Amino acid sequence: MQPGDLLDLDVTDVAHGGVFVARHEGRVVFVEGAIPGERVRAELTDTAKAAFWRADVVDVLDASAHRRPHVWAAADVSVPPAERPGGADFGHLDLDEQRVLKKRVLDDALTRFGGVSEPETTISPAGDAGGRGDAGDADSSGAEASDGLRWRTRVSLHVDEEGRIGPFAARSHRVIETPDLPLATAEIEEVARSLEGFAPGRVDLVQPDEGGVRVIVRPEQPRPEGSERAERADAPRGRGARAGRGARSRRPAPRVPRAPEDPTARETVIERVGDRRFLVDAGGFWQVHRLAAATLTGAVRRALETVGGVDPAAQHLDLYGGVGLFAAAIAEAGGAGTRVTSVESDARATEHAGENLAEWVGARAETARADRYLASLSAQAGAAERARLARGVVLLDPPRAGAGREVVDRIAGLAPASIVYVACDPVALARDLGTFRGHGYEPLRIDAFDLFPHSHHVEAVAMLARTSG
Ligand SMILES: C[S@@+](CC[C@H](N)C(=O)[O-])C[C@H]1O[C@@H](n2cnc3c(N)ncnc32)[C@H](O)[C@@H]1O
Repeated sequence: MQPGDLLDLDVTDVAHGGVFVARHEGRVVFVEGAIPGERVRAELTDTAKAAFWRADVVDVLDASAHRRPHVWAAADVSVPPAERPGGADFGHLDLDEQRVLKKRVLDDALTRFGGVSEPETTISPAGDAGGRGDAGDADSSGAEASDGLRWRTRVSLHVDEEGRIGPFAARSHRVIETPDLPLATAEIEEVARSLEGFAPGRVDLVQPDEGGVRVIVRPEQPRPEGSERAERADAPRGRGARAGRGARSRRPAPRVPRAPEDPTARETVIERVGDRRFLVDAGGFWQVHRLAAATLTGAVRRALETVGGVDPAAQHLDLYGGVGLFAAAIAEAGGAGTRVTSVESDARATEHAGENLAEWVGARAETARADRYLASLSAQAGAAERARLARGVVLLDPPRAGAGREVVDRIAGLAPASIVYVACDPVALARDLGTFRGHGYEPLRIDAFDLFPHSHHVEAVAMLARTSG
């Protein structure tokens, strides 16, 4: 069989990454746009691997009770798969079931990759800090919308060679022009509608808490003359795009000057969490859901309460700290003299973290890669500092790939009393948790939050404490 062929499939489960599991003659087929329990007609999109194929639903033969008209009409099953915008791969499911499936993926990952035999996890919408129905720390703009829409304060659109502007299709670099962006705030959607006349590349729309929507233009960087374009905007990747893979020249490309950065990316904007204001670059990292920073701050606070709070005499770390969001939560819990160091690889973010944490004399912000910082801390800390670290909290919030064994080993080597892991990828969290468990740390609570409604993404906050070792 080959891409384009149709199969009728019984869908049995959900898998990590927003795909659903079916089998054809024993071979796993990962299907997009399905629901467990359904019988669907699916078009094969990738048959290159022996272990599994990929397919998209084109017709629902026996629908689940959880199926809804897609929240984004442009992504509905009635639209040809290659024309559907990506980013809302759960938009055909009712919200409650989305959360059931996200929790299932998390629990499964914790069991399979983390060795946690019976994970006790919760999942809650944004605006709930504790995962057990308790009111969160969401600001006055309130709780999650009941339809799970209009939450994105950051959106990346793409511009192709013909000047079309829109999101990419799922698993593709094909730009889809769409009249609406239902996951984005209404203000971002309105600005998006007015965009035109951009060169090929990316346009980021950012709506901070204060001020209007910022438009950050990130044109494609110029390529050396005569070099093959590494990623042609009109050449879909993923979907049936096998030809030419590996055929690119490995000659080092001659240097060409980079296009200057849009100064808007470096404009300092204000984000608020409750009464606290955070400075952040418009183009820098900040949580995407309008309630995410408040929800996660509340969750971190609850996690800290689980272990009796923050010892004000100890030394605490906020690794992958961004502009100091969680260092502030630790310092608030510990009080005026709390010693907390935020460690972040981006120098601009660290600068902002320094200012955002200025009211705590014991708070510091360091520009460093987490692995290098931990290596030098391990080598240089004296007995008194080691003792303070052993009574402290290490919070880590790594990018999607997770922290990895080296960083986890180094953290465990400091023997902190407790560890708070904020994760945006269940499998990466589970792997790192498995490593922490090997060092004698066990999860006391794992609270997941649906900070990305209508997509498969889920955020989780795990509180670990040393139980042995
Ligand atoms: C998921 S964000 C979390 C930021 C912050 N905790 C927040 O919630 O606002 C991950 C952060 O890690 C930073 N980062 C990526 N790789 C890193 C590394 N190896 N060492 C330190 N920081 C890193 C990124 O620049 C980014 O700010």
